[in-house]
Amino acid sequence: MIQIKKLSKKYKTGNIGLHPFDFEIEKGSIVALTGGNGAGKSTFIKLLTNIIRPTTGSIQWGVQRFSYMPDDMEFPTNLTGLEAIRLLGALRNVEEEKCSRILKQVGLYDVRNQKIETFSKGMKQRLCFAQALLSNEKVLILDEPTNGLDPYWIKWMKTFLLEEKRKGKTIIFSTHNFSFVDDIADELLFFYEGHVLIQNKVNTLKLHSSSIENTIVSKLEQLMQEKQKLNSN
Ligand SMILES: Nc1ncnc2c1ncn2[C@@H]1O[C@H](COP(=O)(O)OP(=O)(O)OP(=O)(O)O)[C@@H](O)[C@H]1O
Repeated sequence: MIQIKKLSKKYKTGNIGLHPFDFEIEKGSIVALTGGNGAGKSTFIKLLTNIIRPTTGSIQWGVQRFSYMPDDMEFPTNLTGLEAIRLLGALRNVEEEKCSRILKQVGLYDVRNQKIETFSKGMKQRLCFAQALLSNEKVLILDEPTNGLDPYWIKWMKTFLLEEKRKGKTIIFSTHNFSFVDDIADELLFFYEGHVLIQNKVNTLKLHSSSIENTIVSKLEQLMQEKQKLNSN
C-alpha cells in the first residue's frame, strides 16, 4: 500500500501544483489520474517519482521501487530503437535478449534498426513504454501512456496492463482517455486547479452515471459555471 498524507506542492513561481490531500493506493490496484490541463496530474506523478519534492506532506511506500514512463522522454534521435533500449537496459543490468523481447511486445522489433528520428509519435510512445518495462518493478507509474497511440495499441495496452495487474502489480496512470479509465481502472482521482475533487472507486462512480466520461464532463461543466458566476459578480 502507498499512503499519501497531506501532500501538496507550491512551485517557486508561486503556482500551486497541488493543494494538500490524503490518499491510499491499494496494492494490486489500477489508479487513474484525471482532470483538465494544468489540473495537477503531472505534479502528483512527479511527487510520486521523486522528481520534485513536496511542499507539505509525505508519501509512504510499502515498496521502494517503481517503473516509470514519463510523458516527455527525449531519446537520442541518432540511435536506433534497439540501440536505445539496449543502452537503457545495460544501465539497469537487463540482458539483451530481454530488451529484444520487450521491443517485440511493443511492436517495434521489426523496425529495431531504424533511427528514432524516423519514428512516428506513436512509435516513440511505445519505445517510452518499452523502457519502463525494462525494470520489472511492482509499481508501474505512467504519465499519459495512451498519448499518440492508435486504437489498436490502446487496446493492446489495456490488455497488457490488466495482465500486469493480474500478476499483482500496482498501476498508476494519468490520462485524458476515458474509455481507458472505464475499461481498466479500479480507482479514480479527479484533479481540478490543484484540488482533488473526486476520489472514488470506478465501479461506485459507474453506479451513478452511464459512463465515467459523463461524470467528469458534468463535474467540469458545473465547475466552469460556478467560476463564470463568481467572475460576473
Ligand atoms: N515547473 C513548474 N513551475 C511552475 N508551475 C508549474 C510547474 N509545473 C506545473 N506547474 C503548475 O502547476 C499546475 C498543475 O500543473 P500539472 O502539470 O501538474 O497539470 P496536469 O494536470 O498534468 O496538466 P496537463 O493535462 O496539461 O498535462 C499548473 O498551474 C501549472 O502551471
